[in-house]
Order: sequence, then structure tokens, then C-alpha cells
Amino acid sequence: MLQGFRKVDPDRWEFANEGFLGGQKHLLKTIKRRRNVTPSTQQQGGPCIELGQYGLEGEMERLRRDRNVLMSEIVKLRQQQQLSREQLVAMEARMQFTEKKQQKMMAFLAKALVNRSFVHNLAQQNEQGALRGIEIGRKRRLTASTRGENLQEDMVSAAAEATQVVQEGLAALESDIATLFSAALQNESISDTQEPQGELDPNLVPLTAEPIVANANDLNWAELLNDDLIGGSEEEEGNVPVEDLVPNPPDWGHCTVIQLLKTIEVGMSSYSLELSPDLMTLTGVKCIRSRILTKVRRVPGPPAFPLVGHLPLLAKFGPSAFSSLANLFGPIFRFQMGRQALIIVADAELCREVGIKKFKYIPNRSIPSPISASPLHQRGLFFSRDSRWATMRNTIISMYQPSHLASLVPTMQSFIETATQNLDTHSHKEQEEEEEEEEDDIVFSNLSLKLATDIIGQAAFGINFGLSRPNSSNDYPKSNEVSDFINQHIYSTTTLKMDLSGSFSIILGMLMPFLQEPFRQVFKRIPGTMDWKIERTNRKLSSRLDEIVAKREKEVQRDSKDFLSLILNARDSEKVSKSLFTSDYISALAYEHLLAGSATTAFTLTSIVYLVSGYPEVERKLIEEIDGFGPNNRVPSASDLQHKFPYLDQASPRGTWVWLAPSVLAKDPKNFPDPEKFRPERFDPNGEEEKKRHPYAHIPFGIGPRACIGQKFALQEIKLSIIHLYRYNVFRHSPNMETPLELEYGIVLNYKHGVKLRVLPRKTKAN
Ligand code: HEM
Repeated sequence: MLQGFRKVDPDRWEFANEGFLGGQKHLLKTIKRRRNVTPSTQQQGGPCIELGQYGLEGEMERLRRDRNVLMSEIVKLRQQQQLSREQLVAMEARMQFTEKKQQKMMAFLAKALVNRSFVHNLAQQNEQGALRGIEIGRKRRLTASTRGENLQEDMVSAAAEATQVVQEGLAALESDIATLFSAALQNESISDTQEPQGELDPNLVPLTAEPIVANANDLNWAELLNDDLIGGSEEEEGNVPVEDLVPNPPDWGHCTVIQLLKTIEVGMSSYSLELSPDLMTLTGVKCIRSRILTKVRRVPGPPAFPLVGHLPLLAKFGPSAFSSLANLFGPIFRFQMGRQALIIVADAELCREVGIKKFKYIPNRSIPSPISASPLHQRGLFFSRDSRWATMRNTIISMYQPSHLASLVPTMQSFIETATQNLDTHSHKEQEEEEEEEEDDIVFSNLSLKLATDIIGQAAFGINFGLSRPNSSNDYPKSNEVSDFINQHIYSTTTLKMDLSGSFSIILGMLMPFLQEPFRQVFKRIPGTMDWKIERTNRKLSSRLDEIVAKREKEVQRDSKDFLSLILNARDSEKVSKSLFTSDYISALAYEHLLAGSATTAFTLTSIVYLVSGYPEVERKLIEEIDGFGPNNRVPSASDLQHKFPYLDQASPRGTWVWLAPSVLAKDPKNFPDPEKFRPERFDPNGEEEKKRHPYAHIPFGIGPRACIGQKFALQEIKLSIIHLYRYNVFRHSPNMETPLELEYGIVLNYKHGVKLRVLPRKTKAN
């Protein structure tokens, strides 16, 4: 009879009994508990035999072994208990740390609210004229309660103090950044196959203490998304498909770097619409905003500075910061826009994953702090969310049908013809050129901005702003209303930034979002502060837009084909929901067109002309194609523009972006060999380079359902302009223009000192 424990391997013992057999329940009742083994039971021939006839000694041995097994079990359990205790302690410490951080923040706030001694600092460091404004405000509010006044002053002081803290922080971080980037640059010169040459700066070690992801595959992408979407525990991550865990997409932001940079301004400079494409050229850059900072900590990235995060990197290095970071940390890295944690994805394939395949989980753009105070900007398509966005986009997209775009050609052409009359006064023959004469220069960047604003003004509102008419033309005196509107628009646009030297409430919005609104409420009442100015301008702009919409709403019959009329007609005919397209949303949508469609297009057009005038071979090919199309008075149709100008197609706007981002592209020569060269041929659809390139390596208008709605509009306008310009002229760089051209990272990327060109009229071909 077999009974008791038996050894199944050197470390394990198992219960064994003849009545203990799998599937034979009825035998279980034959199993009897073994009684204490005593000499008498032995004599009675009781159940003392186990694993053979070992007798008492055998039994003792068996018990000893049983005891050892149990002891080792106890030791194991004790170890587990110890481990759990340690984890508990670590968790407590983490909680305490978090609590302390909160306390510190509260202490800072408390200090901010009682400190009265920094009014002067504010005047020096923050907003020009703020002090004067405060004084004026104070005089005006002499009757106000002293307590209220003090509070206001205290908040001003707090603002100054916070600015100081941030500035000190930036200074302290600067040396780290320099180290980081010098190392990054060193890394860049190392090709895949080469061994690193020389030692990397040892100072780099603490900065790159986190693991470098060499390959995008090293990170489980689905896991990353799960992680951020769900915010679950680390143990849960990656085990369950996203689809199962996210019944409703949670409210978290999605943005491409483009979108992000469109609205976010950093440090000295800001990044905008146009910047995005060149970043995307790197191989495509997308970023995912995470609400849960801790969840993205394990994604590699440089150490972040308290409050400002990685903003100083952008302030100091501009867009090339992203390339260097991609070089250091791999195609997926962490970046902190102030308090906002982002995951940057610098890989074409992963961009497709985020922008298209995972779109349903990340359909919305995050609303950056400058926008959060401006309903006007929030109600456009760009920042609208979920089902509202889907309905609005579906409605608006119908207004960009090919037939509608084609009907816009004559309007565009007419504006182009009028605007180019400005060139006549500047044009001269090469031999007459007086090198230093500034009056011969044309600031082409200004002209193209005026032209693009006029075209989109007409297309969006049906209003001719008349900005690009020749100066000498007095046919249409520009009304004060129009210039006021444009000025308000420009001011409103340029203040839409997250500049560390900008509006105080906007800075706060980045650093401590919950403080933004209370501070804005205070500052907007203090004359002279930027918050006050922004509030005033946006209010005026909104009311002007509302007026335009209200007037148009009242029109019984709207014949014009501008965006505003089309959308109002659709609403009146109940094609679109009245509750969704309320007047304020319609104002915002029309205004968004002005915003999104002016400086972007203008910058692209300027860049093309600037580049072509520096590359005679490109100019020759372009002119050949334009002249080959037909006589100068033959205006190309929308279809001609699409199919009959393949070389122009390659030059706009893609060649431009490549050239504009040499530092970014240099990191990815496999996609863009010789990136610093303006070589439209690289985009020749039949060329090897184009065939080899990843289809999402270059996405200047974005990808997926949220891609630019105005892409075809912009390209049509740009191509028409180039054709008209080069039919009659060629351009040369003015000797008065700086080289290399300096860029200004405003809300819309711009050439800091403009693009100055000389106009050379062509020997016009016989028509
Ligand atoms: C060369 C000129 C332009 C460039 C480079 C450009 C670029 C972009 C980019 C990169 C995006 C974001 C795409 C994404 O997130 O994947 C975007 C969105 C957008 N663009 Fe443009 N754009 C240009 C001209 C225009 C024009 C002329 C209009 C209006 C007529 C316009 C209206 C919009 C709108 C409304 C969105 C938001 C779309 C949505 O969220 O559904 N853009 N643009």
C-alpha cells in the first residue's frame, strides 16, 4: 500500500495513495488518515509501511524531509512578505513625494498671493508697460476696496516671481542642453555601419541614463497607446488589445508636431503651420499627448526641467531639437511641453499607425493654453472634437469639391494679376541694375502675404480686403474697417503663442494649467498687460466677425460662392444641423480659413520663388514647362494645373520644405539624399528616389482624417501664381538680403527680414 508523501524530484514532494487516483472518485473513501506510529501499532501490523518497509527510522526520515519542505515553503513566503513590505514602503515614499510636490506648489501659490514686493520686477521682466497700466488701473480704481487692490498687486508680484523662477531655471538648464546637443551632433555624424569615432562627452551619461531605443520595434506600440489611453497599472499594459479596453475613446489630446507647433510658441521663438512639413520630412513626426505623465516616463527622453519641461530645448535649438533627440533616443521619445508630456514619433511607419490606423483612439487635438481662452479659435475645425468635428468636417469638405475649386480659378487669377502689377514699378533690365539701390528691391514675402490674404478673404468671406492692390491704385481706398480687421487678425494671431516671454496667463497655462484662468481673469482687467490687449482685440475681432455673419444671415438670396455663404445656404436648406452650425461656430469657421489659408500659402509661395531664383537650372526647366503650356493669355484650368505642370508640381511645395529643413533632413539621408539642395527632381514620380521613399516620409499637409482641408485650394493658388509670375518675370536675390535667410518662428513661420528680390522682366514670348 502506498501512502503519505513521495518525492517526485529532488526538491518536490507529493501526496501519494493508492486510493488517490485521477478520475476515480470512489476510491477516495478508502484513504484513511494515518495514526501516530507507536510500537504497539507496529505490532498490530498497522499502516506503518511507506515507500517500502523502512520502519521507524524510515518514518523519521520521511518526517524530517516533510518538515524541510514545509520550512522551505515558509522561507519562501517570508521572502515574499518582505518584498511586498518593501514595495509598500516604496509606494508610500512615492505618495509622500507626490504630496510634498503638491504642498510645495500650494506653498508657492500661497506665497504668490501674499507677496507684494515684485511689482518692479514685473515691469522689467514681463510685459512692457504693465507697470504703467497697473498705475493707471489703480488710479481709476481708487474707490475699489484696498483688499481687492492688494490682491491684484500681489498676483502681479507673483507673476514676476514666477517669471524669475522660470528664467533662472532656464539658465541652469542651458549647460546641460549644450552637452546634450553637442553629443547629439556627434552621434549624427556616425553612420549605421561606422564605429563611433572618439569618446562621447562623459557629461552625457547622466542625461542619457535612460535606455536608448535603437529601433522602433523595441517599443510595443500598442502597449504605449494602451498605457496612455487607459492609464492602467503597468501590469495591465499590453496584455489586452486596445480595442477591448477602450470602449469610448477618452478625452485626451492628439496632435501632430505640426499641429502642436502651429499653436505653441516656445521661448524666443514659436513654431507654426509651415514648420510642420519640414519636421515631417524627417520621416514624419507625430506626437501623442499624454495626460498621465508617469505613464510616459519609461519612454526614453532627456531629463526634464521642473515646470518648463523640455521647452528650453526648443527655445534654444529650434526644430532641429527634434532631430537631435530622435538621434539620441530613437524614433519614439518623450518630450515635455511645459507640464504636458508628449510622445514624439519620428518614423514614417509609426506616423501612419498614429495618424491613420489608431486614429479612432486619438481623434482630437489638444487645446493649448493660448487657445483655451479664445472661443473664436476653439470653434473652428482645427480644435473641434469628436462627433462635432466629424459632422463639421463632412459638411465643409463638400465645399472643397473639385467643381467648386475649379470655379475659384478666375477669382484667384484676377487677384494674382492685380497683385503682380506691383512688380512693374520695380522691374528693370539687368544692365541697368544699380546693386545697392534698395528701392529696386521688392519684398516678395510681403507681396505674397497680401495676395494670399486677399484670395482667402474673398474665398472665405466674399470680402475684397484690397491688400495686394498696387499702392498707386486709388480706385478702392482701403477702409478703416478693413485695415482694423486685418490688424486685429494679425495681433490675435501673433499672440496665440506659448512663449515664455509672452502673456503671463499663457505661460501659466503651460506650467500650471489650473492657474491660467484665475490669473487671466485678473490680468485681463489690468490695462496695458498682454492679457488685457489680447482680450480686447479678440473681443473686437469676434464682434466684427459676428457682424459680418449676422449681415449675411439676413440676406434673402446669397449668390456669392464664398465659404460663408455656402455654409449659411446649407444651413438654411437644412442640409446641415442648425444646432451645430450656430452663428458663433460659423464665424469661427470662416475666420479659421483666413487664419489657416493666408500665411501658410504665402510662405510656401515666397519660398518657391526665393529658391528658384537661386537655382538657374530649376528656373530654366520651370520656364520651359510654363512656356510650353501655351500663350501667356491662356489661363490654366484647375485640371491643367493638376496634370500639365509636372515639374511645377515637384517644386511646390515639396522641394521647398526639403530645403528648408536641412538640419532635420540631414538626419535622414536615406529618404532625402542631398537634403540641403533644392532639387525638385527628387519628387519625380518616375525617379528612383521617389519610388524608394516611404509614402509617409513627406507629408506637408498631414495625414489621415484630420489632414489639411485646404491642400488643393493652396496648391491651386500657388501654381497659378507661379505660372503667372514666371510668364513675365524672373527674379534674382537682392544684394540687400541677408544670407542665409533668417526665419522667425511666429505663430506662422516667417522670414524674419523678408525675402528681397529683384524683378527682371522676361523677353515676353509672342502670344
Ligand atoms: C501651403 C499651405 C498649407 C499648409 C502647408 C497646410 C498644412 C496643414 C497641416 C499640416 C495640417 C494638420 C494636418 C494633420 O494634423 O495631419 C492642416 C490642417 C488644416 N488646414 Fe491647412 N495648410 C495649408 C493651407 C490651408 C488652407 C488654404 C486652408 C483653408 C482654406 C487650410 C485649412 C486647414 C484646416 C481647417 C485644418 C484642420 C483640419 C481638421 O482638423 O479637420 N489649410 N494644414
